[in-house]
Amino acid sequence: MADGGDQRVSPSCDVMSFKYIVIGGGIAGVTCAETLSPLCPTDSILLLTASPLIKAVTNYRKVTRTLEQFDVEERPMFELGETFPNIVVKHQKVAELNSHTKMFQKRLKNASRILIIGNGGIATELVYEIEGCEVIWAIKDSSITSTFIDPGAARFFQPILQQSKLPSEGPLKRTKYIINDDVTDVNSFEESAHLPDTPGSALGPDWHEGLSMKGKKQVSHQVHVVYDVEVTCMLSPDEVKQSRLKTEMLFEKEEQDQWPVYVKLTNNNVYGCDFIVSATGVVPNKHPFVDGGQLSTCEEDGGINVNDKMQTSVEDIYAAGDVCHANWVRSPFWMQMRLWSQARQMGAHAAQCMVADSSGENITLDFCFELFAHVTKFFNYKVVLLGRFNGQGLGEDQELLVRVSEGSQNSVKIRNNISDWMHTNGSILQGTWFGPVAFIILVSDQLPSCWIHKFVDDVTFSESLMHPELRKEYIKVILKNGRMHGALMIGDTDMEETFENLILNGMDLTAFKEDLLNPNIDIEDFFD
Ligand SMILES: NC(=O)c1ccc[n+]([C@@H]2O[C@H](COP(=O)([O-])OP(=O)(O)OC[C@H]3O[C@@H](n4cnc5c(N)ncnc54)[C@H](O)[C@@H]3O)[C@@H](O)[C@H]2O)c1
Repeated sequence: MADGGDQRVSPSCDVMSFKYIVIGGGIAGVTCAETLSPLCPTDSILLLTASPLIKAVTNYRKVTRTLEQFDVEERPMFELGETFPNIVVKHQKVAELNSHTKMFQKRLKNASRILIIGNGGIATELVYEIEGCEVIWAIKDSSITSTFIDPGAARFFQPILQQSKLPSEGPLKRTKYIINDDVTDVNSFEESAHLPDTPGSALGPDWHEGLSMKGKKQVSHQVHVVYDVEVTCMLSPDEVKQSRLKTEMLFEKEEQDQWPVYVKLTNNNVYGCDFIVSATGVVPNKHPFVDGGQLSTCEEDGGINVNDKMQTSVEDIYAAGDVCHANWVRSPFWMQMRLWSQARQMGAHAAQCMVADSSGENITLDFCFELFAHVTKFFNYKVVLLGRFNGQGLGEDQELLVRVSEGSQNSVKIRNNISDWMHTNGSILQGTWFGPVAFIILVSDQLPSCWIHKFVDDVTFSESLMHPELRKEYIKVILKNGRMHGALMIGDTDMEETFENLILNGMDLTAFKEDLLNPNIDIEDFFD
């Protein structure tokens, strides 16, 4: 039996005694096992995982017919067997789960400048979360977060990159388990080139919650984006000296003249930093399955081909989640993205198909695959993606309608007492600071949109600033031949259900185009 494993499983555990074997303790695998369990209560299920912690979906809620939101908890694997008696969990080796995030935290604490490569979900979240450290964000594209949002939406977020972070909304809801506290501090260039490459499942939503993302400087955000570049090579301080390469300065007067590591980018600029974060996507661990050559894979993305019943090309083998390629005739409004929402949906659908198959029933593709739907948070804004939200695959003759609303958010700094800014909507905060307690009252919500400075006395708020550039919402819909094919919503727009219906029912919107995003029309009532 492997360390920390389930006492009921012996090392020689006979896998043939299980009706179903699920490989992978990520969202797809765990959802599959959990869905199987009540569907076939008398059958035994074996879940094989590479780490002693598994990812469990909790607080699942449907936002609309296709949009779903949930949390992901990392749980000791034995807990699954306690809740689902017919599931046995086994792991092959003790993986140092969380070692990467722990290593990251530890190194960030002593860092004053880091370089982040990648322009997707993880990079975006890191750039927003990190404080107390300069961030050089090197991206391949000409706008930020391009995996998810268009250049217009990127401009909407742009001012936030330099602003102080909003205070977090509350205490952490979930427990994070740390297996191994003994993380070696890796500080040199040579050592950092050999960071452990532990296999594990993809991160879940809010993976960064509860982690301290603070560097050693007394600054909030200091992000410097370098567009349209890739990394040419990494260099040690000696290599930079010998090659006499000129390094880029971010400020007129640099605090440090030598960095532990340097990066040369394709625009020939060389940047020094404390360390580099590569957030360039997930590589599914499919090799154990495809190396024998029996399973058919997709040339384009390398995933294992599955049909609409999640069956691979080999009988009785199903695949779900990041590892698979959805090789079925797809709805015009659905596309595959390797996201936890799709991992959950595929894991659940695979379980239903496996049970239906074994009892000779026919099962159709789940409704969730009719429409691509993902809800997430970037820069502390709710972001909803529906259908072909960036016009993917729609060709030239697509039409975009965009609405951007200005916000009027104030930020108030409490002088000398707390360094963080406090934020409020559309009102001046005024209050007095008595020891550890701040008494705050809202004095006005009828303010002109301009910069406001307020000075009361030594113990009251000294400064109040408007952020005229801070925006409230960004809405984009994509029409083709008068019909809606996709939508992107940033902020609390409350449009998701209406747009979901409009996409799915294929209504001709030509006559309503002008009013579709008119803020004075309640579009929900209109289409009801
Ligand atoms: N809020 C969310 O929905 C969210 C947040 C975080 C992560 N995730 C998911 O978790 C997984 C991992 O996230 P991720 O950010 O690592 O992946 P990602 O797929 O979101 O982004 C990868 C990024 O790396 C870039 N890239 C790839 N190769 C590169 C190279 N050689 N040089 C420079 N850039 C390169 C890509 O252009 C892309 O911008 C993804 O499936 C992601 O969708 C989702």
